[in-house]
Amino acid sequence: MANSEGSRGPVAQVFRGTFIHSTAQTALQVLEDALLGVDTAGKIAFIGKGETVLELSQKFGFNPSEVIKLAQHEFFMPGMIDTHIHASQYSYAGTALDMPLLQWLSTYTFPVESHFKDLEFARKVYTQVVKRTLRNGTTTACYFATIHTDSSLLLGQIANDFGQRALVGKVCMDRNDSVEHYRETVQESVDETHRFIKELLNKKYPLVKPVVTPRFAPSCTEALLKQLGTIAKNNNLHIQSHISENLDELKLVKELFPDSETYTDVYHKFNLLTDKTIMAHGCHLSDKELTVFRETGTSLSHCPNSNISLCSGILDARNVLNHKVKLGLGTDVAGGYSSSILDAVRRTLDASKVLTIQNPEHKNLTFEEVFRLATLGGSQALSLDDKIGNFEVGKDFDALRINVAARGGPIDLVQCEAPKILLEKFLNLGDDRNIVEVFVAGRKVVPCADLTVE
Ligand SMILES: Nc1nc2[nH]cnc2c(=O)[nH]1
Ligand SMILES: [Zn+2]
Repeated sequence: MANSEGSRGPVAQVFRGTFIHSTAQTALQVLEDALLGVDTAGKIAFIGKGETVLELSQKFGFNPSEVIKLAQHEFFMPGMIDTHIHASQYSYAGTALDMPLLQWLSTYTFPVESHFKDLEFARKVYTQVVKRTLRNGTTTACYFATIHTDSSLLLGQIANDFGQRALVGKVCMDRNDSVEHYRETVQESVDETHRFIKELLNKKYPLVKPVVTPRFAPSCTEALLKQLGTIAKNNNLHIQSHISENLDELKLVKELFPDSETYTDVYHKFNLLTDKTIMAHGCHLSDKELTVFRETGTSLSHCPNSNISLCSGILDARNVLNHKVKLGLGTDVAGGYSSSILDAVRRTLDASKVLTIQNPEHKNLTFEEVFRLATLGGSQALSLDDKIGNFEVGKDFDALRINVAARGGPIDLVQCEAPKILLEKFLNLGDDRNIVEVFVAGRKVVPCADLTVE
């Protein structure tokens, strides 16, 4: 069990019960009858054994009678991390999955995204997506907005107001022949990216930060990619984009960037691959390209619902892990139809098992490994693992209180089960009815008075 050093402020909340999380060494660590204290800054002040409650209460100055005890069938797990989601595509999630990527973008995505010039439309959709993802247990989301700076800023404000941790990207694209009114000039894109970064940082939201967001290579000229690499470097910012999702896209990149040897080279050339870069998909990356990911510290967001829904490909997540590339899970709404990372967990397991069906030598991922991808892996992919991802003293308390036997919920238990079985059941069978409370940086954001999706 972790030790109890590192408290910063007075202890504000103490919980007693089962805590399940991942560490670098083990995909699944179960802490039974543990005591976890959260300080007034929302950080984990101590983790100890339940039986030492009196000792800990004296050391950390809390009243043992105020300890919140988890019921049977309950446990805490780290908040889930969505490393890739298009907030601006939420309105049509669950529809429009009848075309491959490039046609899907022109037919459905670009026309819808162009509506986000309208701030009232943006407010409605962005409020819905933030509320829904929090309800689904996404404590951190890495969002794509649209090319519109003011509505992208509004997404940041809404995430802040509802208490979600978020990286928010104003999308950059100066190339779009299919829907010509949905694109910028290089200068507009650069100027508006500067304005977006400045205005979002000026808000001083504690949990919401900007991310430099070239949509993907086919939507950007070399001139734009170059400037975005420089902006990210000068401001030490995160970068997000898409890579190697579908074979037609790969062909297009070869045509548009004939001087680059690979898709990865296009981004690498413009300093867009850093240890704060998150690239979505990567289904068709070569081992050589994965090595560049590893060397630059670039991470991958695995979005299996989207990859299957748009018939893009199947990422070999085992191979990515073998290359020691940081890997998290993403919903990729609305290419992926579900806004729940629990769904991403299940699709990840399915995709990995499909690879085993095709090749019995393939070693598919275990549910414990996928649990790690949804939590600690996501935090590493976003380079936020110094703050979140598991229950370590000094990290922020981003956590889900799970009741596997929640009344009216989807899971029937016949008998008392071990914590590992409870987690497995929740991951495979559970839904938001089992997520009885959600905490971000110690603040309870679910249930919340205003958390009914309109
Ligand atoms: N899935 C997906 N891939 C993309 N590549 C470029 N834009 C997008 C997008 O919006 N969704
Ligand atoms: Zn995407």
